Amino acid sequence: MRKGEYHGFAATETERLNPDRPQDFKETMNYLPGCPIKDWPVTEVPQFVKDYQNFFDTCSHLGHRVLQSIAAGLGLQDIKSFQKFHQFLGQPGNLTALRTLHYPPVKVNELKEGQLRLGEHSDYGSITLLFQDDVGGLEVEGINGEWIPATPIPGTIIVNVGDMLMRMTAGKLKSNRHKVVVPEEEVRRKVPRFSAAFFMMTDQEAVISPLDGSTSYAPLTMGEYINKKFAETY
Ligand SMILES: O=C(O)CCC(=O)C(=O)O
Ligand SMILES: [Fe+2]
Repeated sequence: MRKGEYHGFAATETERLNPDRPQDFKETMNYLPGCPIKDWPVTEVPQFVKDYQNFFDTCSHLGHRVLQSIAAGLGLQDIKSFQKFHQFLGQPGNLTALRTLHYPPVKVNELKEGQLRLGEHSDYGSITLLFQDDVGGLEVEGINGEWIPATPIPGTIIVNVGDMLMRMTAGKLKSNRHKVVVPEEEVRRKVPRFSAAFFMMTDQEAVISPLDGSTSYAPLTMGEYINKKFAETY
């Protein structure tokens, strides 16, 4: 990932999702439709772009269905209420991204003081679809600040509420913090962990405020918010 860009490869210890901790012990590949082919390992993996794009499309379709279910669950008149904020999904004007993550094995004493596989953070967009393997380590913050393991369940997808959905719902749905810790036991630290996250973002220029007309959250665009976040975390 080059500065100011949102796609491509980011090496271990590049991003710091919690700015108060050392850089995350993870590496990532961020895919946005239409980003330059030269940035992908297409010689080594010829089907790379096709497979990422197919998976991106499947996730977009599912993401819209999940947002409709959330709208129905909230009792909104129009179950497509959230759709209009994602008009440019998969096109310029919207930074929805498919990110694959690799958490390398961790050797004894390799980590810095306070370093995690992934620091505490909430996701920035509307929702995230998260696919994890069976290694574990993901923990989610509960309402009393306690950390609850999100133990992997085969065949399931985790849906995170992002900051923009929290704003749209006037805080009814919370974008709670999560992190990925390194297992305590030596045998499990030696195992790499893999996950994939589909970050569904609202359109860069769409102004997001609570749909109920309340003023609990000031109007904000995804573009303004993401620039602030990237400045803090890279
Ligand atoms: O790897 C995971 O399970 C979590 C990833 C995550 O929270 C993120 O990339 O925002
Ligand atoms: Fe996250």
